[in-house]
Amino acid sequence: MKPQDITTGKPCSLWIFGYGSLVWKPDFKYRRSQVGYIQGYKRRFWHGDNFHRGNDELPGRVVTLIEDEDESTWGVAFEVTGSQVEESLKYLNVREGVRGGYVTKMVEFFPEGENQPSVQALVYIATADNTLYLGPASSEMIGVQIAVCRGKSGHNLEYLLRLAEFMRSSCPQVEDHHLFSIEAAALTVVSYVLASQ
Ligand SMILES: N[C@@H](CCC(=O)N[C@@H](CS)C(=O)NCC(=O)O)C(=O)O
Repeated sequence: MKPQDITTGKPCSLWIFGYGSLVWKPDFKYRRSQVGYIQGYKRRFWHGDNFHRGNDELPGRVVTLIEDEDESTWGVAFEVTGSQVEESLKYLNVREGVRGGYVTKMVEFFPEGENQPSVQALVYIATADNTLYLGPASSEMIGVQIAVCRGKSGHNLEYLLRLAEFMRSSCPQVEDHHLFSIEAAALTVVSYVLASQ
């Protein structure tokens, strides 16, 4: 028996908005995905990660959303339906919540393109009151931290470069100075290390 919406009898459907590793590694089954944005938030590498991309001694840096009414954040929304709803939430509760310190919120998602209606979407946000939160730092400091950290899901540099690559390939109209300045700083560190070998 597939879960159904009791009012319409249609299979349940939920949109999940990703703006960090979820844009390139959702790792759950979904019906369809859509590039787009949410308003009132900016993406910042201000969240610590002592599991996926770092450890307790050297926590990595991953992204979260910071409220800012003048900003918007681009990413990907994934529609899950039927049994995918429970499966995706069960998986993300561990990946994002238990291991990542993120909490959930509903936001309005605006698909890219003309005349596309907005939808409500679930988003995972790491708030400043959780123990892993690291807060603001210069792009250079964040770049160095990312260049030297790794965790159970891989190198923190991969996390950064795949997100930058997503933005360049899927959202070329967006100038994300925070993301690209950190990418440049991290690659400068890597180039120094390689040159010194
Ligand atoms: N919630 C954001 C960020 C998610 C994120 O990057 N979470 C980390 C947990 S700290 C993660 O899932 N990492 C998996 C990985 O790095 O491969 C998103 O929607 O993409």
